[in-house]
Amino acid sequence: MVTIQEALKIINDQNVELKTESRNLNDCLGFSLAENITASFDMPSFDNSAMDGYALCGISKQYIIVGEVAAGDSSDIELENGEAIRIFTGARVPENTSAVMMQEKTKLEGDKLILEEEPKPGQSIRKQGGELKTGQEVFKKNYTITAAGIGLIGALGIDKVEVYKKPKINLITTGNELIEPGKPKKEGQIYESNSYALAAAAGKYGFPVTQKLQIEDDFKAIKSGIKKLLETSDVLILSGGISVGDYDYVKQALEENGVKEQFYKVFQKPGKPLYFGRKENKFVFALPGNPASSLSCFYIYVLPFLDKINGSKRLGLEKYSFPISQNYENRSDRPSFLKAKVTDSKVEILNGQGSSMIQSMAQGNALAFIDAETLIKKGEPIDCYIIS
Ligand SMILES: Nc1nc2c(c(=O)[nH]1)N[C@H]1C(S)=C(S)[C@@H](COP(=O)(O)OP(=O)(O)OC[C@H]3O[C@@H](n4cnc5c(N)ncnc54)[C@H](O)[C@@H]3O)O[C@H]1N2
Ligand code: MOO
Repeated sequence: MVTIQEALKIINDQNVELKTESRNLNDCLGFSLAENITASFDMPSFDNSAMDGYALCGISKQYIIVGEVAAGDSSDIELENGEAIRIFTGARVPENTSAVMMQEKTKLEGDKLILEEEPKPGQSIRKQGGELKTGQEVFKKNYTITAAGIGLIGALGIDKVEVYKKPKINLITTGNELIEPGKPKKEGQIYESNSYALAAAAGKYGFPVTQKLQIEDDFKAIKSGIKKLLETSDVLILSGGISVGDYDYVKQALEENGVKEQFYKVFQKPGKPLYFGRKENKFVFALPGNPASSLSCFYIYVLPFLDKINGSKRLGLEKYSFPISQNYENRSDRPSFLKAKVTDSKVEILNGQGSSMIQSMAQGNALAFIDAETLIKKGEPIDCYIIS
C-alpha cells in the first residue's frame, strides 16, 4: 500500500517516450505543441484602420476627401495636411494618416468631410506590430492548442504544426453481473456504466477511447482480453476485479501478460485497490469497480498521466482552495476525495459519499480533499479538484 503522494510521484516519475507528428491546422485542437512557435512577421503587418470611416491627415474638424481605400487594397496614397480618404476596417492606412474617424461621427458636404469632434492623434489606427513583433515567441512547446490558439497560428500563416501524438487508450470492464444499458435487466444484474463514464471523462479532456471490451469474471477470458487490447494501447484502463475477492482476476491476468506492478493499493478513500502497472512503453491502470471509485481514480491519477504523455503543460484537474460551507468531519481512517460542489467560491461536501454512489458525483463539480479523521469547521479552506 502506498500513500496518495507516493502514488502520484510514481506516476509522474515514469520515463515516457513522447512521439510527435505533423498535423494540419484544422486537425490539431487539443494536441500539445512539440515545437515553439514564433511570429515570422509583425502582427498587424501594416498600420490599418479599426473602423469604417475616414483616414485623416492633421488634426482638425474639417477635411477634403481625396479618395478611397478598402481592405486588401495596397494602393500607396500619401495624404497631405487637411486631406481625408474613405477607409474601411482592416484597410491599410495611407502614409501621413494622423487618425481615423468612424463614419457615425462625420457628415459630408460635397467633397468636404465635417467631424463632430476633433480626432485624437492615432485614434482607431491599429499599429504595425501592435499585437506581435517579428521574432516574438508566441507559443512555447507543451502549449495545448485551443480554438483561439488555432486562430492565432492561422493568423501567423502557419498551416501545419508539430505536436505530440495522443496516447491510444483502450478500456476493459470486468464483471459477470454487468449488462449493457438498454437491455432488460435480470435478477442480480447491474448496468455496466463505468466504461461510459470513463470514456466520457477521458474524451472531455481530449483523450478519446479507441476500443472498449466487457469481459466476464473468468481468468482466461480476462487474460486474453488484456493481451488483445494491450497490443494496441499506450494506456489500458480496466475497471473492476482488482480487489481481493475470489473472482478478482485482473492483477494476476496483468502479471501473466508481462505487466509489471508500479504500485497496488493506495491509502485513500475511495479507490483503495487502485493498481498501476507498466509493460515497456505501455501503461495500465486497473481501477476499482465501484462507480465513484473508478471515476475519482481516473480524475486524480489517470488524467495527469494522460496529460503527461500527451506532452501537455496541464497535469490533471486544476486544484484550488475554497472555504467549506458546513462543518464536516471525515471519520474515515483514510484521506478522502469527497464528492463536492463549488459555487460562489465556497465548497459544499455532498450527501452520498459511498464508493458505489455516482449520484452525488453527477450533481457535483469537484472532488474535495480532506485528511483522515479530520474535522473541518465551516469557513476553513480545503483543497478542491475542479471537474469541468
Ligand atoms: N475483503 C475486501 N473486500 C473489498 C476490499 C478490501 O480491501 N477487502 N476493498 C473494497 C473496495 S475499497 C473496493 S473499491 C471494491 C473494489 O473492488 P473491485 O475493483 O474488485 O470491483 P468489483 O468487485 O468488480 O466491483 C465493485 C462494485 O462495483 C460494481 N461495478 C463493477 N464494475 C462496474 C461497471 N463497469 N459499471 C458499474 N458498476 C460496476 C460492481 O457491481 C460492484 O458492486 O472492493 C471492496 N471489497
Ligand atoms: O476504495 Mo473503495 O473505492 O473505498 O470503495
